[in-house]
Amino acid sequence: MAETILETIAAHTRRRVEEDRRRLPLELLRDQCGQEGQAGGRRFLNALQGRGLGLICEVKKASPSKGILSEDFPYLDVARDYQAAGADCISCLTEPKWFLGSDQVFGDIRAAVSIPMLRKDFTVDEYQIYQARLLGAEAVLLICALLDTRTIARYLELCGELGLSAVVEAHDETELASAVSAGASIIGVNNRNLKDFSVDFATAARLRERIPPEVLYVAESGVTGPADVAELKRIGADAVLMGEVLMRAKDRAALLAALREAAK
Ligand SMILES: O=P(O)(O)OC[C@@H](O)[C@@H](O)c1c[nH]c2ccccc12
Repeated sequence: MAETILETIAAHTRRRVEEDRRRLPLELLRDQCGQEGQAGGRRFLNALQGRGLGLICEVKKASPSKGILSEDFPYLDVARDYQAAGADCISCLTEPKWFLGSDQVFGDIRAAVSIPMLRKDFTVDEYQIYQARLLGAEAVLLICALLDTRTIARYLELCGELGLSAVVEAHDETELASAVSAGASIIGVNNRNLKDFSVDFATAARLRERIPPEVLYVAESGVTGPADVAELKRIGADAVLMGEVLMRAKDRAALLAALREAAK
């Protein structure tokens, strides 16, 4: 069978991590993490709890499904607008080849805003969790389709040790069961199928009832405006993660205000 885009990105990411590791071995990266001050702990989770519907706004220049989303990519303005408009958290893509992200962009934004940040990358190695910690992230992404249950559990433990939250992403019943049994406290259901890019809110609705009440439920992808936010709230999401609609917006402030209103 043809390799899916997700597998292609994962394979490329493994090579990227190997290069990073050659430049900075894990032991040294670990030492550097050890010298960091107090980590975010539950800041990411706390920011999304008890808020009605939490808003996670994403900074991304491009995506494999849509190509370039923002030609000039004024990422610092974007991130500052998110914070000013009352976003609860920021997600920032760091994958360089398909999303045109970078650790540099992440770091610049980290220095410019105070709200919790998710380092959005394709986690295939614990090395990336230490990297996220060093970048000042409060959270990482763990995609179930790329990791078995034991690995997810192990990474969650490491996140706990480093003071990071993790959004564990599932797309169907099997992946969701894996996220739950690994002990995830934040589960994201991606409305976009990363295997063929199709978007369907029915996924978020269908999987809702299988998510334990104590787990924070994030509906991800495919939001086109306030009506979608209201719909995901009705479905029972605790937070939404959206990117493209914001990156393309002509009047970001106005759109964010409308989205915030719909999330109340
Ligand atoms: O731009 P959108 O459709 O609003 O989606 C944002 C976010 O959910 C999406 O970027 C995403 C969700 N899960 C991912 C995993 C990897 C890369 C990207 C993603």
